[in-house]
Amino acid sequence: MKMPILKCRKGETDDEENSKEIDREIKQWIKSYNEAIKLLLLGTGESGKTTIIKQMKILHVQGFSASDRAEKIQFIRQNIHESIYDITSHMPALGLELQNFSNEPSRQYIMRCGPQGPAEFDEEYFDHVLKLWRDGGVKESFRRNNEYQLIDSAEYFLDRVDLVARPDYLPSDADLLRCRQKTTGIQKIEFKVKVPKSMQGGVQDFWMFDVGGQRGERKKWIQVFEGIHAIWFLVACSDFDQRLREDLSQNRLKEALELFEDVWQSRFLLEAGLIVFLNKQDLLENKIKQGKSIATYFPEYNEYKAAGDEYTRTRLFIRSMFADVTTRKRERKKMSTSAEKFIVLEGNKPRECFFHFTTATDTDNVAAVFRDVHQIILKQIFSSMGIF
Ligand SMILES: Nc1nc2c(ncn2[C@@H]2O[C@H](COP(=O)(O)OP(=O)(O)OP(=O)(O)O)[C@@H](O)[C@H]2O)c(=O)[nH]1
Ligand SMILES: [Mg+2]
Repeated sequence: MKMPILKCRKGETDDEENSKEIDREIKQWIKSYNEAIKLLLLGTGESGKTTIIKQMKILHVQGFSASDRAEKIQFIRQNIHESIYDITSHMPALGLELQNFSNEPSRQYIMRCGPQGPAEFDEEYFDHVLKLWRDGGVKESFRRNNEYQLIDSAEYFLDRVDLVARPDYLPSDADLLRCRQKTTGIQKIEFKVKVPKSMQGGVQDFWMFDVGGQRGERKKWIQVFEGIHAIWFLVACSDFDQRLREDLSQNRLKEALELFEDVWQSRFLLEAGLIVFLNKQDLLENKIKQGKSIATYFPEYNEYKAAGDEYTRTRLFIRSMFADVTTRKRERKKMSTSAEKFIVLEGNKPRECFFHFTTATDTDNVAAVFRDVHQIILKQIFSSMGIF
């Protein structure tokens, strides 16, 4: 990326005219800056990258059209089937039985559909799903879903079977945000965002790239590393008690830590800003409320000292594990900003990593985080021009 060189730095002189001139130049730069700010979403599978892309569509593009929504009905119904099929088919391995034996024909019906689903999502099909979802044995299997693989939106959609079954069903934004489709390949979304007045105003183009996070997809990532201004690294914090879909011997949160270390150390990404989204805070909080402890999987937690309730301490502990990756064998300085900021000195070159706690399915939360992150990215670009 070529940056225009400004004649002098803001703040070097009190001369009002000169200062106005600089302001004009910055505004001009924003206007004439025809290269978009390029953001790349990285993270393991199911960490929430595509959900962030959907939020950008809602917040900065026109949102979803009726035809976009209609297109997703089949995927949402497929999510329902995948959920009920996985929950029910794992019951024997978990030593669980149906609580109500009269639901046995429904279990057999769903098993006969196979993982691919029914030929038709008709009334009969949804009746069987509803009967099973109300069964205590099925609920117990759902409660133990960290012992097998289940999509995160299972409960959300199974609680809405009545609605999704209706012939006139059209998904809401919340439904679209919950719909799970694995990403393969690389996708790009372009949008414009107003630059805050405090940052000289104007409009800025953004390009955001989404990639698949599962192991088999990661070899494609390098294709989009060139010219990236900032990486948003997504972590599913609720993953702490789950195993990786691609490798059942690996803990999902450990996989995220190892992947983050690779990204942080990648020589191709040294110039890019790094922002970590500690995502799925809602699911993390639920798990802690259910009495699950991260200490079972990360015994270091027992020695971790922080104030607050169990959920607060858990999320701070997760953040500390990621922050440690950025500070290992390096100097660390903690700043008190709204986003926790760690400046790392590598040789003479400061490298920054910002951390945000997020719930990617919550549009208000993503909007607030985006505002913060937008400022961080602009400041980084302006500071590389010697303005801030
Ligand atoms: N409850 C909750 N669900 C989330 C959150 N973030 C993402 N999800 C859900 O988690 C699932 C996976 O999210 P995706 O955005 O598809 O994950 P991804 O990182 O794009 O996954 P890959 O494409 O496989 O790399 C989806 O069903 C989302 O709705 C969150 O913060 N809270
Ligand atoms: Mg995706």
